[in-house]
Amino acid sequence: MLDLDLTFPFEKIAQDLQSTGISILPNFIGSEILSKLEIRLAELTSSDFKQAGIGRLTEHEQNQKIRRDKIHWLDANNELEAAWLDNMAELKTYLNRRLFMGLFSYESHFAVYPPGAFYKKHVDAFKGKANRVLTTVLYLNQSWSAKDGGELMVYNPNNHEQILTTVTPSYGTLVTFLSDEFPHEVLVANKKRYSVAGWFRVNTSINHAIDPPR
Ligand SMILES: O=C(O)CCC(=O)C(=O)O
Ligand SMILES: [Fe+2]
Repeated sequence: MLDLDLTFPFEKIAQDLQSTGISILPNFIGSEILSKLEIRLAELTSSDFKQAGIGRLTEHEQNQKIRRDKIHWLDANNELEAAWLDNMAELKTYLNRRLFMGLFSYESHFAVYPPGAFYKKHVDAFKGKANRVLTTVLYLNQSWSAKDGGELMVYNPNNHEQILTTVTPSYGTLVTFLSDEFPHEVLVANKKRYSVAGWFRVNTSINHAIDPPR
């Protein structure tokens, strides 16, 4: 017997993905996992975070025009970080059974947007270059209000100028969407904004070479 409390959010995500390709769930992640991520965030210092890039060959200056967040990749060797990775491994299994998505791996990082930081409109994957197939973003901001900015703006896949939905980065909200479908951007955050972004990939590796490298 599957635990209903555990599978219900997973089933909701599956249904949302099937009908619209995007799922926005406030308060569906267990408080235990959220607390572990918060504790881990509090342990990390600025030296544990690096400037996020948009590609290996991109110049720092160019990059700064596109995104200003700082990231820390999660690692299963850390018990607190593993709690999140384990949860997402279960989601991977669920979605593969339910939607036959063929998800193979999951990579995830904490992101901190210092005041003034943003991430300009982009897609997380390009069609035909199947690598990242499903994006997840979990927010860890207690009492975030409209004046704090930092909203995730999601645009219509068929009209990249049309706003589809606006997401407030509130504590415990999980957004899941097809990586090559939805252009999205992070508006300027007016105070420190914390999140855990992640991507499920399909396996396109040949001869044990991971394609593409992170
Ligand atoms: O933090 C968010 O709301 C989205 C972040 C994002 O788009 C990304 O890291 O690719
Ligand atoms: Fe993104």
